[in-house]
Amino acid sequence: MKEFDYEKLVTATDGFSPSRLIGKGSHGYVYKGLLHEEDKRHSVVAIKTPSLSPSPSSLLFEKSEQMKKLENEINVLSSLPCSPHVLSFLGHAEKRLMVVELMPNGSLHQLLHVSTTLPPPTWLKRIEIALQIARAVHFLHGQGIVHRDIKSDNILFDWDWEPKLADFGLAAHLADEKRPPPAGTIGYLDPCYTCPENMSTKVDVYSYGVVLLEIVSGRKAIDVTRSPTSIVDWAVPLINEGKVGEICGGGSAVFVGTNLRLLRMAARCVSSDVETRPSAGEITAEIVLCLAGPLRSLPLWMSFFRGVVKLKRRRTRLRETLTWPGQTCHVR
Ligand SMILES: Nc1ncnc2c1ncn2[C@@H]1O[C@H](COP(=O)(O)OP(=O)(O)OP(=O)(O)O)[C@@H](O)[C@H]1O
Repeated sequence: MKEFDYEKLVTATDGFSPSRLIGKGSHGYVYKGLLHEEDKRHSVVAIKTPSLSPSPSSLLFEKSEQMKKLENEINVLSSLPCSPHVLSFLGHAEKRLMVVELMPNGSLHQLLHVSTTLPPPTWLKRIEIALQIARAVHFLHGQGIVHRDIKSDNILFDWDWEPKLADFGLAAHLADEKRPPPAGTIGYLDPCYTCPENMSTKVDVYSYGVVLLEIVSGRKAIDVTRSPTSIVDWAVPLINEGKVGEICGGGSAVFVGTNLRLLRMAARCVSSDVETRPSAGEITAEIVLCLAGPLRSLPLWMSFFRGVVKLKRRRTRLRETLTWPGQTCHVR
């Protein structure tokens, strides 16, 4: 695990300057940092601090909840092998600051529910996101880890708009003898997860099911302006009646069939019968099958077009890395 000098990270964020603040969570602040490497190159990274002042000389050395959460995130992320579907961990300073790859394109929540500038993601992009996140969850479970906070806010996009699972503050090892008390986010939290002993991979499968419903329907996990407010209470009866159109609004026949398949799987993920929920591996395999049908019917010119778009994005990314004010930057 790479250890950074605390002061080096303070300099990288311009003394935690508000102009470098990218986002605030309930436990942490995330800053954009510019690291000066020994070989004179520069890297743009994200630096996470507990939401209280990160000064090492203050009384805040006493471990607050925020600090414990960040320390847990550092321990979990640093124990994981690299995965293209999980936020890359780059190092830490005194376990009080965490350095990770910068995700410049916001979260899935912003893309689906907030952004007014970006066009809504295409059907294909939505399913690709669902697949990448299923792979991330499958990978984590394979490592004996439960994320416990899967939600659209914790799915972030990299420079190429590839989604990655982030925010491991609540993650826990299944093998640990002492299990943490239940935790998560309302709307995504498995209602069957009521005591520490109930912690299992199926807790993540429930939350993943909620995200899948969000991706396919475009509706928020909890929407107080609608009744029922919960996406699960709204979607599951409609899925049981096969009313795909009411959930995701029509579309061509091939997409309706595939959406019904995806929605049925989402309904299994959020089932109150925990045993019948699919594993993350089953979910991944099912989405691959769902993707295969419509992709086969895509004309050849469309695949070529998608290749060109990806290439263009890479070029934009390169341009952006070279335009840090007054600096030439290299992005990890
Ligand atoms: N690597 C990153 N690159 C860019 N933005 C990030 C990165 N990590 C987190 N963010 C943004 O920073 C904000 C806070 O991050 P995060 O969700 O990890 O904090 P948190 O306090 O653990 O969250 P929560 O409120 O879910 O407990 C979010 O808006 C998130 O989108």
